[in-house]
Amino acid sequence: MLLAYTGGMEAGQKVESVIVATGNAGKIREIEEALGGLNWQLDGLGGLTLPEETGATYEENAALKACSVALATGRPALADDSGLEVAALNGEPGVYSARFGNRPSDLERNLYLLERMRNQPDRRAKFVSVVVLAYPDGVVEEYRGEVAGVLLEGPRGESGFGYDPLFLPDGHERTFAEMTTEEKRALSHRGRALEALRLAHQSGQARQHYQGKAGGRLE
Ligand SMILES: O=c1[nH]cnc2c1ncn2[C@@H]1O[C@H](COP(=O)(O)OP(=O)(O)O)[C@@H](O)[C@H]1O
Ligand SMILES: [Mg+2]
Repeated sequence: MLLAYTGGMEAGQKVESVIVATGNAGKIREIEEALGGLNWQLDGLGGLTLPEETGATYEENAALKACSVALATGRPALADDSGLEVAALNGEPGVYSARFGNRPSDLERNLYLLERMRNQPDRRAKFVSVVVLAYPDGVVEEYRGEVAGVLLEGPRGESGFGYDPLFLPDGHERTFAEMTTEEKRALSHRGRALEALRLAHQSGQARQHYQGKAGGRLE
């Protein structure tokens, strides 16, 4: 996929309805709550399937998902690609977080992560989220958020999804799975990326943001 800025539809225009291009229920909930203030109508994927994540980066995968849905539906689409990067594992699982160790569920991936981290004193990790808003003409806006923390030696908490029960954000005493969605949103990688998107649109600065970042047209 080639991304190059060529102008086109203005970012920051009034977006009336946006398709949330994810099948991950945890992400949908967080996106709906984070963008509530924008007055956008957020719709689900319906029967659409997402493309395979063949990109090497979060940016590429988020753009793949958002652009394919925007092109298929003729409506703006928003996608998140995210992952957990563990220092002692040289940044694994990273972009492969959703299929870490080929384990099929959050629970099994968490157990696998704990196993890989057994007797490992360096527990540092970070979450990364890249959110892409793609318009049907191929223009995209991109927002990135990160949060640093440490991995526990066992799960704590019931809320959230994915690796939340193992992740303790720096400066806090509860895992993401022990926080309310509001608390998590204020700190989290996805919360930060979505807040940047929300502010850019609320203030009408989306176009400037877009021009300074990796926006572009799908060729
Ligand atoms: O906020 C989070 N909390 C816990 N785990 C997360 C979070 N964000 C991403 N992850 C992990 O990274 C994976 C990211 O997967 P990806 O963005 O490719 O696709 P998905 O939407 O199909 O899950 C998630 O499945 C989850 O395991
Ligand atoms: Mg992915």
